[in-house]
Amino acid sequence: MELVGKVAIVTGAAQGLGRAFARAMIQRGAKVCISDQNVEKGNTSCVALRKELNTADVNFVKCDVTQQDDMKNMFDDTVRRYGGVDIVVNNAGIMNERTWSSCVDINLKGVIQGTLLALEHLQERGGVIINISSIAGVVPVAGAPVYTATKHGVIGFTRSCSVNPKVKAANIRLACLCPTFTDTPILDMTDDHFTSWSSRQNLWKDVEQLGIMKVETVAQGFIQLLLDKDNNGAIMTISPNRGIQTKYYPKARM
Ligand SMILES: NC(=O)c1ccc[n+]([C@@H]2O[C@H](COP(=O)([O-])OP(=O)(O)OC[C@H]3O[C@@H](n4cnc5c(N)ncnc54)[C@H](O)[C@@H]3O)[C@@H](O)[C@H]2O)c1
Ligand SMILES: CCCCC[C@H](O)CC\C=C/C=C/C=C/[C@@H](O)[C@@H](O)CCCC(=O)O
Repeated sequence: MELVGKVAIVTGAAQGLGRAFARAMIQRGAKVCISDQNVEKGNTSCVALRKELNTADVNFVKCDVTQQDDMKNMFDDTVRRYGGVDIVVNNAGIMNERTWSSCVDINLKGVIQGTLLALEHLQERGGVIINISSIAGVVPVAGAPVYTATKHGVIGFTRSCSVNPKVKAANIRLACLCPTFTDTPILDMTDDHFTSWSSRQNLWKDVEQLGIMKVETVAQGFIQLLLDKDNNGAIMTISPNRGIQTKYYPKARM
């Protein structure tokens, strides 16, 4: 897939991985809507990206992924501004075992809602949906069971959509990105983010064992996943130990 002139939406892109994904796509010629619930950080990042990359092809739209009206508006605004949508990156996510219900609302329900709207918008012209899971989407994590459940859910949902014949016929591709720990503000956890059935200390043991990657490393894998036109249903893991790996798990017969 060539990115020049393509139109992308990234949720949760005011900072961290979402902003890095947006930046990598703009650098390759895409027009990008960055959205986030945090208006101040979103606007600041948008101005910074315009300046750094010397482009007008990035804009910010306020969108809380738990709010259906915000999500619809994000798509409608992008269509009005750029004429359509080609790429949707459902990236917004949090780690909070204490407020676990909002963790499910944002990490899983937000991705489902974003994907369903994306499928509607892409069904005439085709396109790509990348859903951001985590290595916690493929391994059990004692320190963060709710976060882990949401990331497993993202993979199950994305792979199920990818084997739908209607999706294939519409020339839509779906894939998941599963990084290990990466240097973003999500790692600034305190004990308040945990319960007696989860543990910052346990999670931090995993961090110490695996190390912390740079956002640029993950953005490199993201671009690889986006450009590979034959990877519908793929799960890409990225870790310091094993680097970038694309995996295909067994498919159901349809
Ligand atoms: N950093 C890591 O170690 C790591 C590893 C694997 C996967 N991930 C996943 O990558 C994604 C991005 O995480 P990050 O590390 O950049 O985190 P981050 O905290 O730096 O950024 C997350 C962004 O999501 C936004 N957000 C939170 N709730 C939202 C909502 N309701 N609606 C819209 N936006 C919302 C935040 O404002 C923030 O800008 C998440 O899904 C996360 O689970 C992160
Ligand atoms: C506060 C953290 C929020 C972000 C967390 C990220 O999503 C990172 C993933 C979380 C947990 C990771 C668990 C690691 C488990 C390891 O024991 C190991 O099994 C993983 C091996 C991966 C590899 O080497 O490829």
